[in-house]
Amino acid sequence: MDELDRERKLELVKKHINSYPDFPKEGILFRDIFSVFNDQTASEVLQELIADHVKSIEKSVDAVIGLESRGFLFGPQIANTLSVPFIPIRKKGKLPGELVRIEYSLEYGKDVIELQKDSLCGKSSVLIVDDLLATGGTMKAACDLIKSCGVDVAECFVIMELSGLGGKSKIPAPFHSLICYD
Ligand SMILES: O=P(O)(O)OC[C@H]1O[C@H](OP(=O)(O)OP(=O)(O)O)[C@H](O)[C@@H]1O
Ligand SMILES: Nc1ncnc2[nH]cnc12
Repeated sequence: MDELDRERKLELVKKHINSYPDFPKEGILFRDIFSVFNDQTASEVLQELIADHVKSIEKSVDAVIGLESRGFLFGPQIANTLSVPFIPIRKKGKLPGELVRIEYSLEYGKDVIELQKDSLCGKSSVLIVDDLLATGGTMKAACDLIKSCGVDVAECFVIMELSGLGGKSKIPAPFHSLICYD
């Protein structure tokens, strides 16, 4: 895909991301990735852009980690593109079996994310995917959790980045976004 083609495709996808002021609370401009899937062309173009990017990652990737819940929309597809397994990180209390977990700070209060203990066996480097980076708290916690298991994070990849919140600077790994909102 040449650069012009890529720019046109990104514009098309961006056009289909609906934005909702004051959702879920006052002051938040909510960027709704689901609206892209409501347009078949935009949805296919997004898949192409994602595949193009992940195939260009130079570091080796042994698994794709998706963050609940909107990371699950992209993780399995990316894992298939790279011919590696998909592994979920979920919010507390959702995964069965033996788990590793990490607590992290939200805008108000704290939360916990969890990973199945055996899921990283034999993996040395992973790609983490989510739909959006805002404050970066969720992605940073995921990186810290993976690294605490002795596994490297080859890249953190999101479709949308809210750059005004400065989340990228918190991420202790290479970071890439397809669409950046100021
Ligand atoms: O960079 P941060 O400030 O941590 O925010 C980003 C996270 O917030 C959203 O998920 P949310 O917690 O709304 O959960 P959901 O995907 O289950 O709706 C988004 O999908 C990211 O996972
Ligand atoms: N502005 C936003 N839009 C969509 N999801 C989000 N998660 C955190 N902030 C968000």
